[in-house]
Amino acid sequence: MASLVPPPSSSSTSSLSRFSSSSSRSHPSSTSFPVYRKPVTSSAPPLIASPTFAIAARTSETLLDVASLKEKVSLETDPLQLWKRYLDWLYQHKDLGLSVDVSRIGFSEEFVEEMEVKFKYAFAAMEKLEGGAIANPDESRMVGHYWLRKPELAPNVFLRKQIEEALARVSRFADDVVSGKIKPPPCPAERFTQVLSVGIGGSALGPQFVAEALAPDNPLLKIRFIDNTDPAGIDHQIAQLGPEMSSTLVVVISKSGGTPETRNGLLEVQRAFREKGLDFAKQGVAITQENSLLDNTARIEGWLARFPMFDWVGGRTSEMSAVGLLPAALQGINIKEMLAGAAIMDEATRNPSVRQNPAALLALCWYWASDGRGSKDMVVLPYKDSLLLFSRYLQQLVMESLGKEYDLDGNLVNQGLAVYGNKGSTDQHAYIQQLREGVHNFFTTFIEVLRDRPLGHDWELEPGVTCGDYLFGMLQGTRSALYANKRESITVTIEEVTPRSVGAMIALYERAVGLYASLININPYHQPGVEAGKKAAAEVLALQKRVLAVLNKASCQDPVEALTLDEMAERCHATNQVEMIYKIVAHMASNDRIIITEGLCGSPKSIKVYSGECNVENLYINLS
Ligand SMILES: O=P(O)(O)OC[C@H]1O[C@H](O)[C@H](O)[C@@H](O)[C@@H]1O
Repeated sequence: MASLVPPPSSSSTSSLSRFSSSSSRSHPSSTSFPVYRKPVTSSAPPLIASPTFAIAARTSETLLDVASLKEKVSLETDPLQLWKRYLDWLYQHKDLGLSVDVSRIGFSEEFVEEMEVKFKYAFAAMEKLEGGAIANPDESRMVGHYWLRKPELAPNVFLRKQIEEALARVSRFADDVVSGKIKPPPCPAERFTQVLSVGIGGSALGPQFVAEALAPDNPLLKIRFIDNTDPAGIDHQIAQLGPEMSSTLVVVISKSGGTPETRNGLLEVQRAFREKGLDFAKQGVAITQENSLLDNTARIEGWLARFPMFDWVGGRTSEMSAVGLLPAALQGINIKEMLAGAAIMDEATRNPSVRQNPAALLALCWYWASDGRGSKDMVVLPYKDSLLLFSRYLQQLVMESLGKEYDLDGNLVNQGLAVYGNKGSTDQHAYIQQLREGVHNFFTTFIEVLRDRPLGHDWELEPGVTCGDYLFGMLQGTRSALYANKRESITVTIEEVTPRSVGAMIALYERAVGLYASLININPYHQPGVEAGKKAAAEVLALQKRVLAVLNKASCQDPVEALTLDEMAERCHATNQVEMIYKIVAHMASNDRIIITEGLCGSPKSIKVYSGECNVENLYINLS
């Protein structure tokens, strides 16, 4: 049976460790990061012959000159006119209990008219996308997250069944784990008590947001996250499991199945399990694309369960797939309600009238406020602690989707829309000072939740005033104070934070991003820029291996030879990389993996280094 982790003393390479960038001295292996290869999908019939299509309005060359339109109008200040504007533009969805107020964004009628043709194309493109066209032309992929909450919309029966089956399996598995029908291997606990989720980016942000927003106070299974390759952070999560490690369900999530941070998190958790004498496979669950490295590993090692991730669902829009649904269901969150909320919102955001489409209204405001070029940042301020992670979730959804160098016609555009924010009123005591009076480089989105706490639990902490009234007052006060200083804002209001309203908000922003991308003529479904950093990181680790090999060789001399940075750079054939070699040396010395004999880190030029280890095997590494 193949193992993900080589035994400590073995130098053999497993399927995954072949891709390893292991820094452990006892695990020499290659330094390249996993290369994503599109997994072979199952024996699906050929999908519909869907032509690639232009998902955008194809009007990049006519990006609206918003600045000059702005010059013709000024922000309305008369309270009665503002009330009228509020009523004129207010969007309300009765069933969802959700409304969108755009009255404090100062767009003019002329702007709205000018945008009409762009929206016409954007709606048409969205319809084609939902119909199964190749909406992500660079990667030649369909974009199907809308089908996840309405499988009958999927462009063929095979896909529909795949979605339905996956959902049924997720629900069944979660029910069985929660009820104790599926148990951990014999241990003091009768059932699983913890979930440890290992994943990053789109494979973590949605589950984290939903857990924070919706998990009950004392869930049957408490969830923790490993979402980085920070060893101390991983140790912290593992340590907190304590004796409950034996009753922890480890859910490893990665669409590609080869993301280094996730792979590392998995290896670390497996090591911790081994040290405790636990059989990881009996507690491991994988959510990934069929035949990915992770999928194959989980299958070969006989993990407890595997759930699919679909090629046509992007990581940042995967909350309604197994990626988000399984962790949610394990915490006792009603996933059917999440899906229902999203489906209702999807329906509402298909409306081709901008005024009656909440996602189109958001996209309209983003265009106006940021000149269609991301010239202003979007500060997202939910006035509700449980929505703290919403802006963090939106950062990926919005910025990875819209932050693009080129438009669909290949023009250099450097598009984007920066998102930040935590929660109100907390942020009022941090940076609202700058928002009110400082550099005017943002617009705000307030997220208002009408219900303060479960009915019947409230009390007045001073005559006529509850704690929630203060929160309400802070939101309204900040909105007014910002507007009075010409700082525009949108307000999205929901009645309560429930699985349904959270599902609806996710769907609202997914659609807003898709429509806005069309308006500015970019592909929001790929992320070519992310690769550059990964490639550069792989090069750093490759250089580190060379440095180690050089130091090792020098340490095998008699007497042991200590090297300067320049000598190391020369022997690595990397004289132009001396700065990076210094950083490698400083990092490794701080971790007692090499020794600095002379000089100080404070003056890099003076240091001399040796490894203190002569490993004969390493002598034969080819440095040329
Ligand atoms: O789910 P995974 O394949 O592990 O990917 C995790 C993340 O990795 C990348 O860096 C992408 O830019 C993200 O969009 C993705 O969500």
